[in-house]
Amino acid sequence: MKNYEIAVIAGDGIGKEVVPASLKVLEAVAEIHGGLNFKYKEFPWSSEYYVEHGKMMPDDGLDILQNFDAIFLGAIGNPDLVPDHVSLWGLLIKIRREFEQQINIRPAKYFKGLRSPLVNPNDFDLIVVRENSEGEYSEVGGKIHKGEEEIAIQNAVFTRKGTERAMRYAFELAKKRRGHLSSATKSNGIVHSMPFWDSVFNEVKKDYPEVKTASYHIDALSAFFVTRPQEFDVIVASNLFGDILTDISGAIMGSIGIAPAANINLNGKYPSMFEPVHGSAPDIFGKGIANPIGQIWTAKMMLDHFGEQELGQKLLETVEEVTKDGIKTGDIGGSFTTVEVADEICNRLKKLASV
Ligand SMILES: NC(=O)C1=CN([C@@H]2O[C@H](COP(=O)(O)OP(=O)(O)OC[C@H]3O[C@@H](n4cnc5c(N)ncnc54)[C@H](O)[C@@H]3O)[C@@H](O)[C@H]2O)C=CC1
Ligand SMILES: CC(=O)C(=O)O
Ligand SMILES: [K+]
Ligand SMILES: [Mn+2]
Repeated sequence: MKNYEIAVIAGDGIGKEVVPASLKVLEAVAEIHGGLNFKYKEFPWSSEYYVEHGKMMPDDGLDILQNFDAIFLGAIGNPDLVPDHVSLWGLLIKIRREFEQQINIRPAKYFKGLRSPLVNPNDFDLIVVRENSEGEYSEVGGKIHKGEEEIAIQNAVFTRKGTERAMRYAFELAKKRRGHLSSATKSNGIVHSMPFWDSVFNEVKKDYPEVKTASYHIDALSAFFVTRPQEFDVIVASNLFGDILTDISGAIMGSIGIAPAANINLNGKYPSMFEPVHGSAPDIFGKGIANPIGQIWTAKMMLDHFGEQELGQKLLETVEEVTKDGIKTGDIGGSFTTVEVADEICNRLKKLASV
């Protein structure tokens, strides 16, 4: 029996709906495997926790999480209770940074049974490798003066190590896929960090002559994600550019509600964290209509991370079949609830187990 201990942080908003639904699916997956055992420990860390305790997680929160094999997270953010930069930096981004989860992988593909807003979705299949530890998301900067003289300064941080690490990961991934890597830049407008990004890309690519490369300014690239996504294989992007691109790649699949993400710790010192691309969606929270597929596909990425690729593939195929058969939530044109979709996926998985 292979045992995995998973820290579960549902977080805020629809995180509290899609996480429990997805845990049921993980249980069904363990059942069809037979030799897998997941042990979950749930943590109530969230904006509500902040209101009660004045912090997003206890002071020893990271020490507690460190011993788990993975972290399974829903979403963080309830701006009515806690400003977003406080809640995200106090939990989500804190874990990403302190646990050296330097890469955020976010796949998107034409998904069976989904109504992509594209006229010709043309079977696109891409992965964005987002630098996850630095870049535009930094605490370097500050505010001075008041009133009309008020100034806010925000510095982006691009280290050679961090930039090269993201790029090498993306090149290795491209080698295993269709051998094409695109870099997201903006060196025409951002005069220090982005020319640096380009020069590191040009250096690193010499080590990967078998990978075809291209570089696009982020504004044009965002448009190409909409007009011709089928031309992309792997895309490497800075923290902010990767964040924005992956809301687009979610949208062209049919809904951000199905888009998955994996925050990967590459050095094995800390657990990796699996969460959907989407946030806490306060506009639909409480209605039971959130799409659980992003969270379930994230569970598939966790299975891949544990070396259970075959099982992960079976899970994703089952999700696609259920979608194709019309058992889907409102955001993708169905009328089923979060729980109904997850239950149908569980039932089909259990049927697989019994044959
Ligand atoms: N990784 C995280 O935990 C993230 C947290 N956030 C936080 O989430 C809160 C809301 O942020 P927004 O900008 O509104 O982004 P969002 O991703 O929560 O929602 C954007 C839109 O997509 C819809 N949507 C998202 N997930 C869905 C799902 N599973 N099923 C159906 N529809 C879905 C929402 O209803 C909304 O209309 C904020 O507090 C924000 O800071 C935002 C993005 C990521
Ligand atoms: C914070 C956010 O939007 C993300 O990590 O995708
Ligand atoms: K999330
Ligand atoms: Mn985002």
